[in-house]
Amino acid sequence: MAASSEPVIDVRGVTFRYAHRADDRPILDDVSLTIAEGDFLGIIGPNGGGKTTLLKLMLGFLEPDAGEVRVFGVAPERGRGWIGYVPQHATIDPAAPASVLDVVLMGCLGHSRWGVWYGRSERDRAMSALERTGCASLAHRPINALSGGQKQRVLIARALVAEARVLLLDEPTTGVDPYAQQGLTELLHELHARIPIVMVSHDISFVTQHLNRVACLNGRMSVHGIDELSHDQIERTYAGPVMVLHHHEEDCPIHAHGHGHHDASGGSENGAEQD
Ligand SMILES: Nc1ncnc2c1ncn2[C@@H]1O[C@H](COP(=O)(O)OP(=O)(O)OP(=O)(O)O)[C@@H](O)[C@H]1O
Repeated sequence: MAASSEPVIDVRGVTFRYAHRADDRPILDDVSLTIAEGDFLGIIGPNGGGKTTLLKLMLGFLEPDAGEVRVFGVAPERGRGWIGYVPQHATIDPAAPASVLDVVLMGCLGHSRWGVWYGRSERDRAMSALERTGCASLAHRPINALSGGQKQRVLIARALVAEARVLLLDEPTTGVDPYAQQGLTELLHELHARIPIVMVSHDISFVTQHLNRVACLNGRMSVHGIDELSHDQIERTYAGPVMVLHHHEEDCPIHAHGHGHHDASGGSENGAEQD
């Protein structure tokens, strides 16, 4: 295991473009961000601002054109086993006959001594991840019988099961009803006591109330302590037609870079998707 003095995740001067896009502006332009132990960091910005792309670079699913990403001091391909990832719009095939426990066990793939077979220790770990997320009593229910909030907890358990040392969550509260969102908020708080969390979010009340740092990303990035952002300022950025951040405007890419406009619920795109 890497030395604990290493940053959890270090993104240094990363520039990234998707190949074959008509618009060859970088999606990420010289982006730097260091995640440390104890962090509960939100990544905010308009749609198409590059938030998911940044998470994929941290996971080593994409490679930077310039700059470097390190995960606990090593390349993301080697370090991604320490990352628990809950992707945006994670879906479970509605026809899948899987139980909740089966879904969590999938998080052991690549970590199990038995390849795709799970032994007693994997089952124990899966049950303990379900306990941590308050879902142990659901272990044998069909996954598709669960509510959106319960499914999201199960996906967090799946991210934790392989003994993750950092949690990356992409819009975890999207599509979850307000009551369940509150439960998820409490869960993330509890988890944060033991594991650093990086969370892409449009949930401004969550960002202002619970996170300790906020990274504003719109092609370029600036990082702010939560005390530097007033609720009014963030509301103006995301909630209304006047979407302005008042924190160090000259340093903030949401003002300076000119990628699109800024809207918590929709926002703009940098360009067309060309997968
Ligand atoms: N595989 C891909 N190929 C080409 N372009 C892509 C690909 N994936 C994303 N993009 C484009 O890159 C830009 C950034 O996308 P990304 O998903 O990182 O943004 P985001 O900030 O996460 O947006 P959202 O808030 O909508 O999830 C967008 O313009 C998107 O269309």
